[in-house]
Amino acid sequence: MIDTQDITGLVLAGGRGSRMGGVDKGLQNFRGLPLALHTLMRLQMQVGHVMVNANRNLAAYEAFGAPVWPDVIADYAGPLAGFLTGLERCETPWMLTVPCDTPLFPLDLAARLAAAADQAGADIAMAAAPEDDGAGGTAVRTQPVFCLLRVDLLESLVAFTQAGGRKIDAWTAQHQHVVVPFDQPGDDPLAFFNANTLAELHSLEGSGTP
Ligand SMILES: Nc1nc2c(ncn2[C@@H]2O[C@H](COP(=O)(O)OP(=O)(O)OP(=O)(O)O)[C@@H](O)[C@H]2O)c(=O)[nH]1
Repeated sequence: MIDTQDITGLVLAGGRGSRMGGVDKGLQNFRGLPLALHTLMRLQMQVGHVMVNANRNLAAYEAFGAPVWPDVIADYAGPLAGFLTGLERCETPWMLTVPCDTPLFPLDLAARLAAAADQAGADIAMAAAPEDDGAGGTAVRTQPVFCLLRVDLLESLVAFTQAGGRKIDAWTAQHQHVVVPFDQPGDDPLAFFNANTLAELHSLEGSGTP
């Protein structure tokens, strides 16, 4: 049984934010708080420990009160660089990654991923959520940046990234993993809506979801 207190939550705030005009996304205002702090607080309620992965404005992130780690691979290598950085620093058996730009993510994310990993005996559990399929309908798609993973996968991720691997799905496919759909009655359809632009961030800010 995975105890959620044995999970360290990692807020991924290390991106370039190019679709937001190159600003540091995690420091943009969301409902009166920096977006990454809002995310950190939502994650902190669900797990035993938290930390932040950021590559700019480190002092501003440190003011949140959690450890802050910049990427151990140079040149904005993508979210997997954040995974690698977190795994190197994590002191619990499990780590849960959450991007800083999806502020309404489920309040039961950690519990549901942990239960599914337990049940499947998996080393990795990722969320999936309904998304616009581009043809007027919706399709449930994996959201690989919402990833619960065993910390002893570090060695595997070091090898994968040293060989030039950058795609989360290509790495998780090498391990026993389970995908957990968040499309049940009562699940918020906006929960996995991420803000890539400032306009998207403002529209999320006004949504009724707490
Ligand atoms: N550590 C780290 N995280 C990254 C990197 N690139 C993206 N991320 C994170 O991965 C998540 C998804 O990022 P994207 O939306 O694809 O990238 P972004 O940099 O935030 O925004 P764009 O530049 O507009 O694509 C976010 O939480 C980012 O902070 C990176 O190079 N290093």
